[in-house]
Amino acid sequence: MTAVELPGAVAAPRPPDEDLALDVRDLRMRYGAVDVLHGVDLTARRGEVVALLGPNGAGKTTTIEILEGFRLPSAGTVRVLGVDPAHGDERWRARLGVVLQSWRDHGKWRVRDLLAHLGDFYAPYATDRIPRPWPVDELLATVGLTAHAGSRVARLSGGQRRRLDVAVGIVGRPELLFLDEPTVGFDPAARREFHELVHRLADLDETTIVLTTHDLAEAEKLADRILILAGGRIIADGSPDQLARRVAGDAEVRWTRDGERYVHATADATAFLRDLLREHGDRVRELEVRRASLEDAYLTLVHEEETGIRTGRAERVWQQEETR
Ligand SMILES: Nc1ncnc2c1ncn2[C@@H]1O[C@H](COP(=O)(O)OP(=O)(O)OP(=O)(O)O)[C@@H](O)[C@H]1O
Repeated sequence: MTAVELPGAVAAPRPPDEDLALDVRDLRMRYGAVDVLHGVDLTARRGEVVALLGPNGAGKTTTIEILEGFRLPSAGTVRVLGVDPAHGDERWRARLGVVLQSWRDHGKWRVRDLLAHLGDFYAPYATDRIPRPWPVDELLATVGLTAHAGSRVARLSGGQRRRLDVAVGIVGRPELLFLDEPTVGFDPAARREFHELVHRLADLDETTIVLTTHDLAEAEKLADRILILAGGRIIADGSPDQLARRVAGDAEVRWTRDGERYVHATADATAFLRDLLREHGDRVRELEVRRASLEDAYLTLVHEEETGIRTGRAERVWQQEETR
């Protein structure tokens, strides 16, 4: 199956390579006799936040590990900050930040000492534009760990450890940051603070961010672009809004009138509502308009890929009752 074709996205000229923090073409990965990636194409511009979504086992971690230079691909062209990760040197590595799923080392270290120690690695790679490392006190405040600066890592709660993981990932002020399921274990306040941090890194520091998550609401909040990996390929590439509209252009309008419930699917909700209210005015109650969500889009696209059956919006069945 080919990637979803989005209006405007197909014909758009590709940006020049120097604008691309990531440029991956026809990436293939085979484990033994099993092909996991069948020709993945993906790009990310500098300062862009890209969410890589896909079902369990789709190959997200494999893809990210190849981009990080931890795993060699079977075939394909990969450029990360202009460099082939297979040949990335220390200077290149210092420009990347990685927040892995479970980082459980250094239990005896105190938080401040650990960040200062890891930060020292980045000092030789400071540039006029990017001072490295991030000053520890500022970094602690940024990730909300100031009160725990003197605590031993082993004594931190799960959520505090995750904040430390993030601090470790960004202490070198990376130009490209990989976040693997970054907010697992965060309470709602920590999650919101983390989302603000991601926006700040992308908007103020022009950090390119690639994140994997199974939390579609999080992807929708954070990502400029969503890539869906399924069946070893990128099957969709677009903004959350573009993907939702691509899958189901119709809006669902619900209301009650004289105690009866009505549901109607329409491509032009505004015109429909205008007519509805003109005709029935004050008798219309509990009016709701719902568009397909990113979750609807994701589930439909992955289902189509896995079954080979294209359902699309035409066969989308709304619970249709008498309409007016
Ligand atoms: N070292 C390995 N050797 C053999 N097979 C592997 C190896 N690593 C991963 N795989 C297989 O490759 C496929 C993709 O795995 P991967 O971890 O990249 O998926 P994922 O999309 O990150 O999944 P999840 O959402 O569950 O984290 C899976 O079928 C997995 O079993």
